[in-house]
Amino acid sequence: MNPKTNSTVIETALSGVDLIAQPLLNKGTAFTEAERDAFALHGILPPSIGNLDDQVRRRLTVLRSFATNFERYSFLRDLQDTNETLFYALLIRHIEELLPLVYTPTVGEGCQRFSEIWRRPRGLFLSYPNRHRMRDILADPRFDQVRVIVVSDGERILGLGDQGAGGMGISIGKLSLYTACAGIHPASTLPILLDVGTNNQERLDNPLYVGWRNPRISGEDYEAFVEEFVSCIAERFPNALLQWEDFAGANAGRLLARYRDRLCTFNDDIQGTAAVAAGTLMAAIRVSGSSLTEQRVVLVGAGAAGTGIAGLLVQAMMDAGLSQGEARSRFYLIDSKGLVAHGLRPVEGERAQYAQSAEAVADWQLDQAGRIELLDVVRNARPSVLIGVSGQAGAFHQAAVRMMAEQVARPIIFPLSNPTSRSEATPADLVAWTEGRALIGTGSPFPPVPFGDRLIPITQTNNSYIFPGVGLAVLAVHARRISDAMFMAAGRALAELSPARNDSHAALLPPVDQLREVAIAVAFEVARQAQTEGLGETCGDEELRQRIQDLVWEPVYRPYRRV
Ligand SMILES: NC(=O)C1=CN([C@@H]2O[C@H](COP(=O)(O)OP(=O)(O)OC[C@H]3O[C@@H](n4cnc5c(N)ncnc54)[C@H](OP(=O)(O)O)[C@@H]3O)[C@@H](O)[C@H]2O)C=CC1
Ligand SMILES: CC(=O)C(=O)O
Ligand SMILES: [Mg+2]
Repeated sequence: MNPKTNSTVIETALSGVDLIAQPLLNKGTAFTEAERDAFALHGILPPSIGNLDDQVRRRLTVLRSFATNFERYSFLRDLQDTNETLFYALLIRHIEELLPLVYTPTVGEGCQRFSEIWRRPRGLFLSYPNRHRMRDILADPRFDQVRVIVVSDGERILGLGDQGAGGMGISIGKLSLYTACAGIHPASTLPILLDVGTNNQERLDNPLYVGWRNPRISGEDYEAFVEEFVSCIAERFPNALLQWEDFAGANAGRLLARYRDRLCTFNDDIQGTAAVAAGTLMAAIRVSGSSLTEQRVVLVGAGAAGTGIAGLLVQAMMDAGLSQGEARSRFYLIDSKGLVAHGLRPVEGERAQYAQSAEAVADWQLDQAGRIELLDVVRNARPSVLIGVSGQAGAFHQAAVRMMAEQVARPIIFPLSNPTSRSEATPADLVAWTEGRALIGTGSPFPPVPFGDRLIPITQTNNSYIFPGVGLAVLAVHARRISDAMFMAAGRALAELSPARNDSHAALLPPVDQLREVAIAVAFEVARQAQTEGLGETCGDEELRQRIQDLVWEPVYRPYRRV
């Protein structure tokens, strides 16, 4: 099975049930009469010959008949494992309706209940007990075409914590978006789950759990395991892109720092999130009529996403003329122990560089536990921007948001945590508490909010606006490494596409049904940045556009030739 990207005729030696069993080759009822003759399919398929349009309609009808989104998710996962062309045709044609099923929020439940619906193998489980076999497992020729890998160890799945082997659902979901949003050929994608155990007692106690039933390994054992994984990947796929997804905060930053100069790799939660937050913020400040260097940013959540966002925004402020110290002083990071500030508490790790000085917060009010909480940060820092990446529903409480709205005309408020149940606030509350003045971006999709005689659109601010385009860029120019400047380019490209540029009442980012156009525009700018930095092959703009376009696979049935 070697389907080439968009090649017109596909050659295969498979026939009968073996052909139908290949999700990338299966056409179900759409095999033509001639193909049924050539590939011994008569009798296996019902006699009526259908086409992709009929099949999309039929599947959509069934999908809509289910009572719950989890059933819909499960149905779509089954379809993906049965007929990938149909899965992607359905997904792309109905992306607004289906994205929240294959991705956030429903993918969260898909990971939590992964063992319940496990049917067929997709992707690779590299488990700790199999650590000596990694090379052999990866040597399988069916991975020869792999160019984009998403790997998770399942420890911080969205805002839902440790899901162990269920984290495979997130690697699968992210790669589905690479194909649906950027047209990256499904045969060139590989989801991987590093099964290093789980500390989720519910999973460990569940007799159905499909993962390695063991507490998580940590320390040197974990480091050696990941090192072995990266060495195997670098050797087997020297030209592939490796995306780290949903690793717990400290591991995420450390692994990125360790490997980013060794292979073509990035961490989506740190860098992809930073780029989408920066792009949405640039669009928002255009509406609010202020400049980037004037912003004061409170980040609730100081882990992978929080420090990633702070890092990229500090760089953007420095590009706009501030010194590093000036830029950093405009950030107020809050973690589970309150404001990150010297003199109050131990401050370590990545977040330490954004810690406020003891003098700056000397007369701020402490709570009973000796912490500075959000309300006091808002009272004293007078933020223009409030971003949530804490996984804590309700963290943006009414008192803090109302106070912020008293201090700034257009509060920019991004509760980015996923899934929906973990959002720091609901858009309806934010609109009500700010009398409709807030510029809102959310991690998961929310419907527009009625306010007076209008409907306020709610912008989805999710790294899905970034990573598919980054992947396309890497493939287009054979990028060797991925720089932070490439993510800045992605954020800026996204901001340029903002519908709010022309209409201040419009959404800050394009709707999800334009994610394909977004990925192509992002890819172009990211690839150009890679070229500028000498990290990718150089070519003219026209050729670059063509290279990107040539990579985009469309889910249509192609004719087959038997070999
Ligand atoms: N919209 C998007 O595209 C994206 C959204 N996200 C979302 O962001 C969230 C966090 O992801 P990530 O940064 O990777 O996770 P991490 O585990 O790395 O970080 C979580 C942070 O939240 C802090 N936190 C926990 N509880 C509280 C609390 N009660 N008040 C304030 N802070 C708290 C933690 O504090 P401490 O360090 O003290 O434990 C930590 O700093 C997830 O829900 C995820 O879905 C992530 C990536 C992309
Ligand atoms: C979107 C994403 O990557 C997350 O919530 O972790
Ligand atoms: Mg993630």
